[in-house]
Amino acid sequence: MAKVRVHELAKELGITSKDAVTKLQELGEFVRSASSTIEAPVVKKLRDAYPGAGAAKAAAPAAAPTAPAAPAASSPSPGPAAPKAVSPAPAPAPAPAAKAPAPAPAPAAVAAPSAAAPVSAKPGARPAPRAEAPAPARQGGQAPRPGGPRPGNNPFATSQGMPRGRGGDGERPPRPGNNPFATSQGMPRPGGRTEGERPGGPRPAAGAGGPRPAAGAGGPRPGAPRPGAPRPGAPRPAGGPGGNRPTPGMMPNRTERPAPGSVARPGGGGRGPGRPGGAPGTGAPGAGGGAPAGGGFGKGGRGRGGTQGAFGKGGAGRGKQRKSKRAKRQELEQMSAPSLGGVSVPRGDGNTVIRLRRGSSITDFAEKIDANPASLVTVLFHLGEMATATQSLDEDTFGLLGAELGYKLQVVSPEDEERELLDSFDIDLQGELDAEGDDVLEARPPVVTVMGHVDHGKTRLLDAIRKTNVVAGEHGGITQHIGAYQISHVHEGTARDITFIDTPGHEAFTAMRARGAKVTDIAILVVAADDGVMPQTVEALNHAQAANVPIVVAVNKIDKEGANPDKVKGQLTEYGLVPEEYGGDTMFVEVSARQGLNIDELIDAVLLTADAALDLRANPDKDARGIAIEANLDKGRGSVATVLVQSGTLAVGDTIVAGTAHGRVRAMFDEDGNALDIALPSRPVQVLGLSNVPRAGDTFLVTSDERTARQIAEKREAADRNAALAKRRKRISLEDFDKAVAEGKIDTLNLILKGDVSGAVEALEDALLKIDVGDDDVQLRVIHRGVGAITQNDVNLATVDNAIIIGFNVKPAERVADLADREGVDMRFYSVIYGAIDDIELALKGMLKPEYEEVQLGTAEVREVFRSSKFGNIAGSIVRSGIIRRNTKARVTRDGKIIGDNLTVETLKRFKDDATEVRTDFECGIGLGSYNDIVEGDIIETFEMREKPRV
Ligand SMILES: Nc1nc2c(ncn2[C@@H]2O[C@H](COP(=O)(O)OP(=O)(O)OP(=O)(O)O)[C@@H](O)[C@H]2O)c(=O)[nH]1
Repeated sequence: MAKVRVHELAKELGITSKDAVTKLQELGEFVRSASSTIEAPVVKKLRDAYPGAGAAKAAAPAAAPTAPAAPAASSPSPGPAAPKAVSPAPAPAPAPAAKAPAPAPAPAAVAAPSAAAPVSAKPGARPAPRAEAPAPARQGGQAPRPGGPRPGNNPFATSQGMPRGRGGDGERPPRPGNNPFATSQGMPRPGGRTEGERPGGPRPAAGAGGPRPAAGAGGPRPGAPRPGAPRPGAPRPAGGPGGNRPTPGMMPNRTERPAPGSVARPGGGGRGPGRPGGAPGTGAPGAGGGAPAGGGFGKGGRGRGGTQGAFGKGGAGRGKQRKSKRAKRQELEQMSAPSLGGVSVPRGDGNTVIRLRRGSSITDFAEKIDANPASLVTVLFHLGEMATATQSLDEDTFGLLGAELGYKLQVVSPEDEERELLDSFDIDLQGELDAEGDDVLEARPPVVTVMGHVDHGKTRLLDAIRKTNVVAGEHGGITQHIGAYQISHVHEGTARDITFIDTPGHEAFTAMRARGAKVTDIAILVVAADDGVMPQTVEALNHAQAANVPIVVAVNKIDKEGANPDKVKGQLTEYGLVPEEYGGDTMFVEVSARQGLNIDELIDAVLLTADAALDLRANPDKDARGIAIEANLDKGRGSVATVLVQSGTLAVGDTIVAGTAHGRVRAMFDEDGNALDIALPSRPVQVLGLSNVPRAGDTFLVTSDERTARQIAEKREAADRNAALAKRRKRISLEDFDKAVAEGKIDTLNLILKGDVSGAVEALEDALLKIDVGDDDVQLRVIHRGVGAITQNDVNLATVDNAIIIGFNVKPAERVADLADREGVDMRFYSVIYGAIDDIELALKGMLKPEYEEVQLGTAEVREVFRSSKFGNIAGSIVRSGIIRRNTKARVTRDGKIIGDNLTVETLKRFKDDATEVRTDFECGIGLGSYNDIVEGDIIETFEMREKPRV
């Protein structure tokens, strides 16, 4: 006897049946009543909850041995895992072994592997932490490292990777993440977990969703439980959260829930999943309730005599009566099964967090929650969105789907994505930095960027600074532009190195920042003393301030007549840069780049500011990490990249990956063309040997072997591809600002204002800042304002700081509009100042709702009316203009008067075939649902509502 009834067990334990039922529910087990039967593991659970009950032990063995047998009959789960698996499935228990083909096996199929997974995956899942290779390089000055692989470091070395895969293969059934309701249940997915020898090999499923880490090392880490592992709703069609019933906002057709008796239609139940489309319109009783479980279980139960009886087939006499009872119970259970659109998917509890990469597809999501991708496609379809299983979805669509299914979907940011990617190779850059204490940190030179308005002397100043280099000329090399250079400067009696980024201007700075790269420690803001603060001066200082980079002001051209440094100081005070002599903390140095005046003082000021404001230290004794500054393809030398080492030591022979480029460092040169063997933190070097050209701002790092470097590069490439494919969501738009605030994502509305004349921009800014939001938690910040067209740079800044761009009488160039679109930056254009103010005020108050307008899609003239008992009247028509599309809104006009409005094109046919759209001059049959008042000569007009751009 495998099962025990609750009341029997309660008696045995000396408690009341009611207490037993309550206790079981507290334990997360679902029992309907005291007469419900429960499986052995549940029996054990209850016994454990009442340890004092003496009789407990006696009955346990009786139940235990048989328990695994039930699921095993229809599940590939290995014995040991099965008992565990059964535990979450008490609800189906009443039905299980004998008839209900559904619930019992299903949880087993799912839970067993997930129970086994952590066990098998944990030991050795992650290779041993990186054995830090000491950097002998520093002493010798020679290429210190044998470029060869470092033992213990490579997560892909077969010797390390194997156990992971093997453990999994050996102990668990083929597809741990299987969907209990999928018809392919139990089938190992191609390549699923069988690639023990090749843990790094991407799963086929991953291909669709892109750069998911490899099976063995991937996103959800090997040892870690899968995010969806507990799947409260999944294995328990009737239990746990499932009992809460589907979310209220589910499908309308769900109200047509099958009456218990309807289960007698086996076809309805069994086929439901295969025909999701049948559910809504027909309301086929079995399709909703019977479908999900029926389909999956039908298979599982096949071959077990009499299982079909549960659906009302066969059987007679005594059996019939019992069946009907069972059927009822089954029906009840199915009613509480999580189901939508005729399919069933594991549901979250509303707080279950699922992380997806940008550019992920339904397949990726399905894999995380162990669902069948096709089911999710169906669910999404019923939510009004169409997508294929492998199509990349945007965050909104995932949000919609997740909310419906009880998951909190997080689409991970590029930074998180990068972190996860490296994590899958057992590289944790942040963790590495956090672990570095005073014992390993050594001072490093500051990295400085020179910014300022056009012609204020940035280039000249960079040249002047370079000339002050105390060691210049010693190497005898030929000075060349490599994107950055380092000088040595005697400061307070000590020689100090300083690195300058040799691409003047804030454009490069912001472009790099847009990629998440923080290169600059300190910014020198060059302002010509004869010209004063100009638009780009302000732009540059906004950018530096937005990045929290301390600023040193170089008041240049003081040799010129009419130079007025004090005016500059006064002007900059308005922007928060207050000179020390006025009581502020910004250092101003009056220089002449042309005459080389006060350049040393400027460098001193930079060092003083660095020392005062920053902790510039890095660990030189490890593999190098840094940023690519610039790169180009040289005909003779191939890829030539200038990289800035940020920590560690880069050596010739090291294997590196920079963005999507990888390779071995063949040679390194400094800005004077001298060959280097090593490069220490803050050192910019030109590197030869990469496979292609990294982008400015791409991070680079040294890996233990070439394969890892290549794989990281490939994954980044795939991630880029997928991200580009994903429909970009607006980062933040005025319409959803209040939503973002409510979700706690932001509390400040960042704006970039661009206008045709400065007066208008100022007036707009003043007016905007005067808006009384009436809510202290929400703020408005103008992070940048300027005159002229919206530039790429504005979009970059908006990207970095999640800002909205307001254009007043200006438009962006096409290229810039494309960039904004790609990056999901909301740009709005106004020609009336009050339009902008109104919109922003409403957005801040959370009241800006999108406006829609009607856009006509097509018209058709009715030629003949066909009467159909099934579809109502069908208008045999010819399309006169545009396109007639199925499921669009329609109205009927007769002699210019509207006689039917708010209709929907429910059927659309070309001859006998269903059509999704029919174009001008083609004939078609249009069905408007239950609306039948159509006569020859009527015009059917179709239209859709589109969001109206604001002006
Ligand atoms: N008199 C004088 N002229 C200077 C000084 N610094 C730069 N100039 C001149 O100002 C002009 C612009 O200098 P650049 O260094 O090219 O200015 P920039 O800011 O790099 O200009 P862009 O690259 O166009 O943004 C040149 O003609 C320089 O010779 C200075 O200290 N004194």
